[in-house]
Amino acid sequence: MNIEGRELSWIRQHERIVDGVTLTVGPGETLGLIGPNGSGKSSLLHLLAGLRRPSSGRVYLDHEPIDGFSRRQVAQKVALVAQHSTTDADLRVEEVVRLGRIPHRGPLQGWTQSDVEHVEQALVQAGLVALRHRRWHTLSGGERQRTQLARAMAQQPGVLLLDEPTNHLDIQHQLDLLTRVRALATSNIIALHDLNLAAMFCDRLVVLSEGRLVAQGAPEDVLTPALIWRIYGVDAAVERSPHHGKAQIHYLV
Ligand SMILES: Nc1ncnc2c1ncn2[C@@H]1O[C@H](COP(=O)(O)OP(=O)(O)OP(=O)(O)O)[C@@H](O)[C@H]1O
Repeated sequence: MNIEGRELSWIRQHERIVDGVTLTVGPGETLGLIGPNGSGKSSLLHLLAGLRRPSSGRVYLDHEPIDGFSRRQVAQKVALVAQHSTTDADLRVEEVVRLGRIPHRGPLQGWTQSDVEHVEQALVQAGLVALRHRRWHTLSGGERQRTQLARAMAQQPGVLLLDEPTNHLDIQHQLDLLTRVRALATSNIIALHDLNLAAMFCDRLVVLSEGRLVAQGAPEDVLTPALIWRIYGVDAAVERSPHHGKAQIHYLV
């Protein structure tokens, strides 16, 4: 599924938090959203997920305006794993993952074989089979993060939006999660702070600064020392890694 944001703006208290952003992502593609704290990444993801209404501009799913779909239809197509996703009830891991099936079930429809299979697959994909009976409040930060990812995968979306999904994860799980996401056939947009991970796992990057899109393109074209200085005020050297061939950033402090 293709997702497109066209000239998206979101104004709060007279401030343009997202300012005229246009972007598009196609199936199997992974777009990295980078930018300093407060540059509008989460706000943009919420607009793209249809959870906030843009002040101007529009979101399109497969070229159809998102406002033409019901909430349920949008939830069948787009999954967002927000930065501080949580759950109120003290559910078990597999119960949280089952919540991902809600958009696909009618009000009177029972639990189908297809629902069971998608939940099982999501538990396996997120490496949570051994934790399936654990209660939410007993999970570590990283285990909660993976549970939320599994919930989103069980939702079988065409578009997967992830807000800093590698927070709380150890390095093995960071690499594992991004490898799994990249392998999906979904259109993926991932807000990331780690520029080296962004370079390794994203096909394209979009850079936000003060709500505006200030650069976009292939990681090796976007992640230049000049851009890193301009956006973050940090001195950096960038080279192509002799090991994996992607851009690698060295911070010079
Ligand atoms: N509901 C709101 N009302 C007013 N201001 C808001 C609201 N939501 C976000 N903001 C402000 O908008 C700006 C962008 O926030 P946002 O969370 O989108 O940035 P971000 O790039 O995801 O930041 P971070 O990297 O710190 O997670 C911030 O200054 C934030 O305080």
